[in-house]
Amino acid sequence: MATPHIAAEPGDFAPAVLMPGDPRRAQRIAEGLLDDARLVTDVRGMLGFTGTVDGKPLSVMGSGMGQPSFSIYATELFSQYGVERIIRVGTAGGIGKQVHVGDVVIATGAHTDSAMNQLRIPGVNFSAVADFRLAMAAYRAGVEAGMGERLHTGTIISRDHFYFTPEGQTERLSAYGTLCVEMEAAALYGVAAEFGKQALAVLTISDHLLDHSGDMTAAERETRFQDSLQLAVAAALS
Ligand SMILES: O=P(O)(O)O[C@H]1O[C@H](CO)[C@@H](O)[C@H]1O
Ligand SMILES: O=c1cc[nH]c(=O)[nH]1
Repeated sequence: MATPHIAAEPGDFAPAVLMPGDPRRAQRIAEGLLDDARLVTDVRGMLGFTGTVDGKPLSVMGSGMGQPSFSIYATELFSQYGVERIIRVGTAGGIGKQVHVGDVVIATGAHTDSAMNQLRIPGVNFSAVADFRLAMAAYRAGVEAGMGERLHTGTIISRDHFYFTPEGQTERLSAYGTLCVEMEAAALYGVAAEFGKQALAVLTISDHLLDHSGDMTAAERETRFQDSLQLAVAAALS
């Protein structure tokens, strides 16, 4: 069996899938985390792996950047491969004053400027929210790891543009308690609601939009996500 974007057989994916944006990050996570990791799909270079952690099955697959790309893979995984929960592990730009580079954000809800969720229920502003049980499991893992003030929970924004931002929007979102900006979580939460599945995004702050002095380099963005990965794994296997 194959879908238009995934060349895997039934049973190739675990019930829980970690999804970073970058397929090379998926490979690094699989190599560092999974026992007996095997490649299960590589269509368009979007690598997906399945193995085990402490004897429990777990998959890792890239999502690409942006809500359309994420929606395609999440839809195919939920609807065709028996996947029950997807945890996005990604980078995000801080916009909350209390959020610093290297911190971890558990996204309990995601605002968005995308039209994708607007189309779901005409006339309704869809609430893109995480699965509460996954969020709790990730939060508990962060507390147990002693993350203290480096751990945040709350709303984020999933934007379509990386480079274009309406003037004043970031400051206004920050004033409304929004913690950070990334490009996929709202779509993930929408697709999970569509299929009655579980979803969560656990994000590493790679830069701060209101203070660029401590931003990570491109190389650091790809390697400094161990804390968020630990929380995501705890949620995935909870
Ligand atoms: O690090 P990832 O998971 O790719 O996430 C963030 O990085 C990309 C932009 O550079 C977007 O995908 C954004 O959501
Ligand atoms: O989407 C993103 C991800 C990381 N940093 C940003 O500023 N935006």
